[in-house]
Amino acid sequence: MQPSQHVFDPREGYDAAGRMAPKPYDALLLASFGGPEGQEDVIPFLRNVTAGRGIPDERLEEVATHYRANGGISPINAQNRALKAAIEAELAARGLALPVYWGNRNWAPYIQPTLRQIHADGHRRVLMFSTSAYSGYSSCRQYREDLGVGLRETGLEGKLEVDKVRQYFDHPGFVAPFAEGLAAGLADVRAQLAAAGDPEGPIRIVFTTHSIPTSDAEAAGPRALAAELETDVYSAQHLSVARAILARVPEAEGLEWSLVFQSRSGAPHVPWLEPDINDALAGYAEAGTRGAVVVPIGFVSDHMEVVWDLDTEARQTCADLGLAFHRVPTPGTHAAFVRGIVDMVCERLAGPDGSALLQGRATEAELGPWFDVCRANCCVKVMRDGTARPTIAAVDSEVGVPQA
Ligand SMILES: CC1=C(CCC(=O)O)c2cc3nc(cc4[nH]c(cc5[nH]c(cc1n2)c(C)c5CCC(=O)O)c(CCC(=O)O)c4C)C(CCC(=O)O)=C3C
Ligand SMILES: [Fe+2]
Repeated sequence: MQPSQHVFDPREGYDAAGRMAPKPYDALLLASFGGPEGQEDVIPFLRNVTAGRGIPDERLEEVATHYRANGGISPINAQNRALKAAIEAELAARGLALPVYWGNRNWAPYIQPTLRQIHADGHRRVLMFSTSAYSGYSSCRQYREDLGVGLRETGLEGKLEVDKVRQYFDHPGFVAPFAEGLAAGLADVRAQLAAAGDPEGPIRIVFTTHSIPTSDAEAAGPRALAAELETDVYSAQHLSVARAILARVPEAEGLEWSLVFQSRSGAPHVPWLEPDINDALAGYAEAGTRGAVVVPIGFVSDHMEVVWDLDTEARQTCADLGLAFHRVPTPGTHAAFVRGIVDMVCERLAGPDGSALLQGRATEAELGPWFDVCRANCCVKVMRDGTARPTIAAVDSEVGVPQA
């Protein structure tokens, strides 16, 4: 069941387990989604996000109101500035002189000018860390493609090497903050129920992530692994994280739990992963649940999909259903997460003797540790115009064309 059992055809630069040889990287790129920073940014940002992907106008208008209600500002950029500063501090504390750059897929600072800056500053070997922990088109391949396209469009292809840190859903630095939050959340919901005169009321743990089209879920990860699992790789990774979190929290023992999906968009006739969190909450209430601890395992920071879709909408759903509600924080700049990020950088960074600064690969969920390079067609999505985009960190990096 371990992904490493799905052997890579070894080529130069990586081994049969998909691990890249350590390299003397000279810059770290924090790659993220980006978000608007004022009312006038909202629509241009949404057009960037949805370019060519057929999100209905009504959905864009609806999503715009989430940003409008917050002054047109997404929390995500401030969170990435804070994460960048925290990573810099952790690198400095370990005596590592690795400059950190920040580039987004959908808003300034964009990836392409950041790549130009990295090159102009004299760096040649970049390791990318993205704020997206799982496999899938939106979570992994789209970042790899935006880097592939970015290198091509800036003319830096062949001049700047960009590799990526493995997907890290399974890393203890990602799991630990959720476990801490779940323990606190259970105590809070128990206290809310006690205050309402229902101290023994049943509590459900609701792990939530971003819904994606079922076709994206089915294309996530290596095909050989997908064929062995009872569900798609995207869902299986989330279920493995949920189990790893539960294993850390003794207070959760015996409680009911489930994985649900949120923030669906796209045309109504296209199937996306279900159940939606709000529908699921209604079902739990009907079956006798009195309180919900919502654990947003799909997300790295408390950005708009968390503060709107959970703290506003799901909270209201619970209020309407008479359920006590608690939303667990995302990793954000939790010290364990920041240390984990720098540990994963050190797994890849060659020291003076050529070996990695950190030996071994921490993992505490089934399916981990993930690969440094992806197979051809991993998480692939065929574009509406039939074109393929160049990628980085993959067996098909150089060609950029899906192989059969
Ligand atoms: C898996 C996944 C993650 C989690 C992994 C990760 O974190 O990367 C994620 C994160 C995020 N998604 C975000 C925002 C949006 N996602 C959209 C649309 C979509 N997301 C998708 C998937 C994901 N998205 C998909 C399959 C679509 C539709 C098709 C498309 O267009 O690709 C749209 C368009 C309007 C709408 O349909 O909602 C917006 C505005 C923000 C920024 C929040 C902020 O500003 O604070 C963040 C972090
Ligand atoms: Fe999204």
